[in-house]
Amino acid sequence: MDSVLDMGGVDAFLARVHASNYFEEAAAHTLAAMLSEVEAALVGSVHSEGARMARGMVHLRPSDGYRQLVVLEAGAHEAVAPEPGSTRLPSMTAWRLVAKHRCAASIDVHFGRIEPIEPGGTDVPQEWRNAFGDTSNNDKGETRQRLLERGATHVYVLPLRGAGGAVEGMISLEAECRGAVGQPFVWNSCASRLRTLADIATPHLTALPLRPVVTEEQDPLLPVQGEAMKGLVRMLRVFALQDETILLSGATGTGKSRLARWCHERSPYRKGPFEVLDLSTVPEDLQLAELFGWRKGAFTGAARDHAGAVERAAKGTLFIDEIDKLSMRAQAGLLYMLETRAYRVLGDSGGERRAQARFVVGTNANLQAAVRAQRFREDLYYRINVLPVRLPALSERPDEIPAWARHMLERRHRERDSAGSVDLTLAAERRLLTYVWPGNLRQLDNVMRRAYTVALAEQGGVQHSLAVDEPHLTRALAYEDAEPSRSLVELLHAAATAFVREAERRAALGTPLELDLASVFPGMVLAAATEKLESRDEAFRLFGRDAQVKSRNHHRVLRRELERVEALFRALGIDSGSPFGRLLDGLAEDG
Ligand SMILES: Nc1ncnc2c1ncn2[C@@H]1O[C@H](COP(=O)(O)OP(=O)(O)OP(=O)(O)O)[C@@H](O)[C@H]1O
Repeated sequence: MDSVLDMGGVDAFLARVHASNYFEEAAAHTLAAMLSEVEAALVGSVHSEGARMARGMVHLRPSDGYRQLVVLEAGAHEAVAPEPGSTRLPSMTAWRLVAKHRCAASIDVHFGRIEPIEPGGTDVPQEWRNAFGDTSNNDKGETRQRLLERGATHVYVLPLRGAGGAVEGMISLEAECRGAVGQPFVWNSCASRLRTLADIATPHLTALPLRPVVTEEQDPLLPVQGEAMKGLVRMLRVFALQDETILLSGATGTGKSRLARWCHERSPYRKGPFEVLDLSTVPEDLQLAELFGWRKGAFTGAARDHAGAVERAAKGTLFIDEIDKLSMRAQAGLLYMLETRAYRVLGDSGGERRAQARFVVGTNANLQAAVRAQRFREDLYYRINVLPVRLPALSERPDEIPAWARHMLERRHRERDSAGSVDLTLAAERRLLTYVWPGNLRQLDNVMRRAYTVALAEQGGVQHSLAVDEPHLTRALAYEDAEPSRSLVELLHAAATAFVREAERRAALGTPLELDLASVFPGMVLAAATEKLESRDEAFRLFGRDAQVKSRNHHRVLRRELERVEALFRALGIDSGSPFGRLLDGLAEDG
């Protein structure tokens, strides 16, 4: 077996990865090259007989959650997302250590030993000793158990280091070699080659999109799924079937509670109850009581026994929302329960009870920052951060906005006329696409409800078919704009951040976003003012541009600014153009 990196193989490998259109393709090339590197190292080693490379796995996991996960079985051509029911997940313990120390590591599965592989490194930090086999750590030995079950004896894990050295994910390679249990495997002899392959592949692995997923039927619990969500859903199907805690993070209104129920419905616990404990509604001193329940007389006001959320969720799922609101005392109680699966009812003199629920946890806070600020226990964070998923904000999945708006309208219309139809005009759709949606799906739902009512009233009541047009939306949105929820400075900052995020995404794909395109703001302001005041002249006067109005120069100025806006929309691939397209057409007609 030849090494991939010998005989000019680097160029061929680079070309293959470079030519990949999707994450899965680049991952398959990378894993295949790595598996053959290890196989080449095995030839001539004492383990050449009786050793076999079983599989490789890539998981992308920037600090806020899983993005992508694929597995390549040795000998297969395609890297695939694990099927629901698969237990082929990377080790949580390995990930934590590798991400923190940014170095590769080898695992001896039978002995439960994980050791860092650092060029020139000698000492094994205390933190690594027994971390892998220790059943009291966050892995609870579960991934080790899974590795044992699938026959893996030696595992090599290495970080994917992105720009600035940040660890963006991990590659795991699994070997079966019973003869080498307790001995160093061949990892040391191919470590630097594996590192080279990882370094070549990382920019592609972190930037490429997932192969688009063809979804056959509509999912009633998640009826709209854009490309970003389809990727997440693919992973969540696997996560739903595990026993470990799922952590759903994301801004308010992104759909975390709905997704928690979705996970429940696709889990082995689906026949049991789905309970929600929203900590934002529970005073700190009652949090433990609400979680674990109480016996009559446990505290002043405890007039009768009360089953806690953990008990009510037995054999089902407990969704603990707004976990960041948990007091330090309740954090200790929850950690104990998650580690031991045992808890005590307040005021109960009997023994401990067994927690039989599956846990899903939600937050719209940055838990890592809370850990840094010592408001959230680090050990609890690691315990709940086993299967983390971040729900993107609506502005990060604009491809979903029109479909959600239609879905929300149709749901409403069907309540009144089960066979009726409701349409959203193209102009209305454009209007939706330019709004920021700080309240995400919840806000969109509220706005669509209002727009529907406005359209209905204008039409004089329910009719079989109804069209919701841009003016209906503008009136519905007027209520939103009246809300002093976010200041102009905050909104501008949010827009700038969104621009930077998009620029980063495009830079990684090799299609940079020009900074010049950020100069659309004056055009958008002038266009919005022209629409609101229904007069170009008034709009210019509002901003002290009387001179331009007098010299009739303002047509040209507005046209130039609006062309910039259109250029941004085109660069963003929004084919329908900006919502100000009509204004621009009007200017062209006016000469
Ligand atoms: N799958 C869905 N189907 C239909 N509507 C949805 C769905 N997901 C979200 N929504 C809409 O968005 C609203 C907010 O969803 P949800 O309560 O799940 O968000 P959240 O992220 O948990 O919010 P918060 O952080 O404020 O608790 C829902 O009330 C509903 O109007």
